[in-house]
Amino acid sequence: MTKGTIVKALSGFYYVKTDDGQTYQCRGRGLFRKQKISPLVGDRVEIDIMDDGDGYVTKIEKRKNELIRPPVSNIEQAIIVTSCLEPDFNALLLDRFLVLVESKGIEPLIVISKMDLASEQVKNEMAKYQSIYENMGYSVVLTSSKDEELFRQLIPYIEGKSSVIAGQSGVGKSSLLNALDPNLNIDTNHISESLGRGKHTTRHVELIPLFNGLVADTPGFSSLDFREIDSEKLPAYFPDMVAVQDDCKFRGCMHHKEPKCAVKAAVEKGQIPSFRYEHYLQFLEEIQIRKPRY
Ligand SMILES: Nc1nc2c(ncn2[C@@H]2O[C@H](COP(=O)(O)OP(=O)(O)OP(=O)(O)O)[C@@H](O)[C@H]2O)c(=O)[nH]1
Ligand SMILES: [Zn+2]
Repeated sequence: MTKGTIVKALSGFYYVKTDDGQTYQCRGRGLFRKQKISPLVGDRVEIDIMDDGDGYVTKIEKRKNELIRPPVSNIEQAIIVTSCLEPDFNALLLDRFLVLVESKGIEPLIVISKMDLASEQVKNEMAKYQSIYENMGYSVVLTSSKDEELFRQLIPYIEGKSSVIAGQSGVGKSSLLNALDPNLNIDTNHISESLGRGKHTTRHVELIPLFNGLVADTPGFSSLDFREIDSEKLPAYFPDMVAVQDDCKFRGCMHHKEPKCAVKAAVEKGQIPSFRYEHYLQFLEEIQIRKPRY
C-alpha cells in the first residue's frame, strides 16, 4: 500500500503521484460506487501497485475541500492575482475573490502583478494596499513575470502546498507560472476564464508540480457569484471586521443597521478602510436580493 495524490484524471485512468515522487497510472475499483464518491484530482489516495507497474486506487481519504470549477479537491492555497495596471488594480474584484476563497476554507495569497509597469505613484498606491491587506493578516506579494528577483519571491509560498491560481483574465497568471518554470510552456491566454461559463468546462484539470508544490493548471473560482454563501456567514469572511466584532452590542451583528456596531465605529475612525466596508455592504445586498433556489 502506497499513499499519493491524484494529479490528473484522463479516460478512466488516475495518475497518482506518490509521496516518493513517482507517478503511477491507476484504475479505480468498484468500491467508489459503493462509497458514492468518484475520485477527483487532488484526492489523497492509497494505491496498490501491480507487477506490470500500473496501480489500483483502493482508498480515497476524506477531502478537506472541493471546488467545482475546476473540479479539484484538497486545495490549500488560492493565489489571487491582480495586476497594478493593464487591467487597473481592482479592489472590488480582489475582495470578491477573497470572500469566495475564505468561504471554501482556503488560505489566500494576494499577488499584485505587472509591477514593472508601475510609476512611483502606482508603486506608492500598491504599497498602501499591501499594508492594508497585510494588517488584516493576509500575505501580499508585489511581483512581475518580467523581473526574476520579483517573481522568485513566490517560490516559498508555492513550496509544499496545493494551490489554485485565480484572477481576472489578462492579469498575468500564465505568465507568472511560465516565468517560474519555463518548461511549463502554458500558452498565455490559454488559462482563460472569461468570468463565467468558461471555455474550460470540458477541460480536465491537472495539478502540475512546481517547486515541491502542486498548482492547478486551470484557474480557480471562475464563477464569481456568491450563490453558495449565506448572508449570515458573510461577516466571517472579512478578517478586518472579525477583529472588532466582539465589541458589537449584538451577537450575530450584521454590521449594517444594528446600533452600537463596532465595525461601523471602526470604519468611522478609519481603522477599517471604508472601501472594504462598502464592498461588504454591496456583497451583502447581492446575497440578499438573490432569488431563492429550489
Ligand atoms: N508588463 C508586463 N506584462 C505582463 C506581465 N505578465 C503578463 N503580462 C502580459 O499580460 C498579458 C496577459 O498575460 P497572461 O499571462 O496571458 O494573463 P492571464 O492572467 O493568464 O490571462 P488569461 O489566460 O486570459 O486568464 C500578456 O500580453 C502578457 O505578456 C508582467 O509582469 N508585466
Ligand atoms: Zn456590528
